[in-house]
Amino acid sequence: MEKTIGFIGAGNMAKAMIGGILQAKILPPEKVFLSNPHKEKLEAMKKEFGVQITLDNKEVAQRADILVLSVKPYLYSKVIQEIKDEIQQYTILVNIAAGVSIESIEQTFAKKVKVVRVMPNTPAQVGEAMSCVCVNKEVTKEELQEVMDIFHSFGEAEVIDENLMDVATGVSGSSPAYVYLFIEALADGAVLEGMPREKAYKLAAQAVLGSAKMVLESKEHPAKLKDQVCSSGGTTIEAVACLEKNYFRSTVIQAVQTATQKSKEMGKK
Ligand SMILES: NC(=O)C1=CN([C@@H]2O[C@H](COP(=O)(O)OP(=O)(O)OC[C@H]3O[C@@H](n4cnc5c(N)ncnc54)[C@H](OP(=O)(O)O)[C@@H]3O)[C@@H](O)[C@H]2O)C=CC1
Ligand SMILES: O=C(O)[C@@H]1CCC=N1
Repeated sequence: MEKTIGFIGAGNMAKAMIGGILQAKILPPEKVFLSNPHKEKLEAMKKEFGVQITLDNKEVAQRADILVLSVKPYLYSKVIQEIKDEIQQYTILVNIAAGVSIESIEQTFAKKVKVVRVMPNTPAQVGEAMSCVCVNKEVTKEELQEVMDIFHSFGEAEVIDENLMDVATGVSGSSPAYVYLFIEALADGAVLEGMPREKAYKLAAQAVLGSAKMVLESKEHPAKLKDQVCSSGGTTIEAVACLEKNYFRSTVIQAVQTATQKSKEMGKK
C-alpha cells in the first residue's frame, strides 16, 4: 500500500491493529506513525514494532494519509480540536470509538472531511479481528476499498449501516471480554476437578476456537452443532441443562443488550 497510517493514542486497540497490520505486511513499520502523551509507552511500541513515534499528535496528523483516532471516546473532541488544522482534503479520519457518530465528528470541522467509522476488536493482534465499517459521503469507493484492505489484513471486515454500530459493539467489539470470562470459567472448572491450570487454559481456549471455526466453516445452525455433542443420557446434556437452569443464554443476550444500550447512551453525550 502506498499510503501512510497514523494512530493517535498508543493503547490496547492501537497495539492490536498495529500488530495485525505489520504481521500481514500490508505496510512497513516506517509508514506507521504513532503518538501518545507518555514516552515510555511509545518507546515500548517502537521496540516491539519499529514504528515511527512522537509525543506530538499534530505531527502524526500531518504525516498520516489514514489517521486512526485510537483514544477513549471522551477525548475525541479534545484531540480533534488539537489536530483539526493538520487534516488535509485527502486525509481519511478513522473513528474507532464506541458511541461516537460520524455526524458528531463532521460537526467539529468547518470543512468537508472524510470519515470512516469502524468497530474493530482486539483479536486484530492475531489476525482474527471482526471489524464493522461505515463511511460518510466524502469517502470514495476506492478509499473505502483501501480502508477495507487494511481491516481485512488482520481479520474479517464488513460494511454495515451506521445504525447497527451500537449493536456491533455489543456483539463483536466488546465480546472478546465475555469470551475470555467464559474461557477463564471453563478452566476454573477444570482446575476444581484437578487439572493443572496451564493445561486447563489450553483445553478451554482450543475448544472455543474449534467451536467458533465449526460455526463459521460448516455454516450449520449452532443448535445443530450443539445437538451433535449432546449424547442421549450423556455428560454434555447434563452440563447444558445446568447452564439453562442458570440462565446462561439469557444472561449472554442481556449482556449484548446492555453493551449496545451503553454505546447508544455514550453517543447522546
Ligand atoms: N479495547 C478494545 O477492545 C476496543 C476499543 N475500541 C475503541 O478504541 C479506542 C481506544 O481504546 P483502548 O485502546 O482500549 O484505550 P486505551 O486506554 O488502552 O488507549 C488509549 C490511549 O490513548 C492515550 N491518550 C490519552 N490522552 C491522549 C491524548 N490527548 N493524545 C494522544 N493519546 C492520548 C493513552 O495514553 P496513556 O495511557 O499513556 O495516558 C492510551 O495509550 C476507544 O475509543 C474505544 O472505544 C474499539 C473497539 C475495541
Ligand atoms: O469497552 C469499550 O467501551 C470498548 C469498545 C468496545 C470494546 N472496548
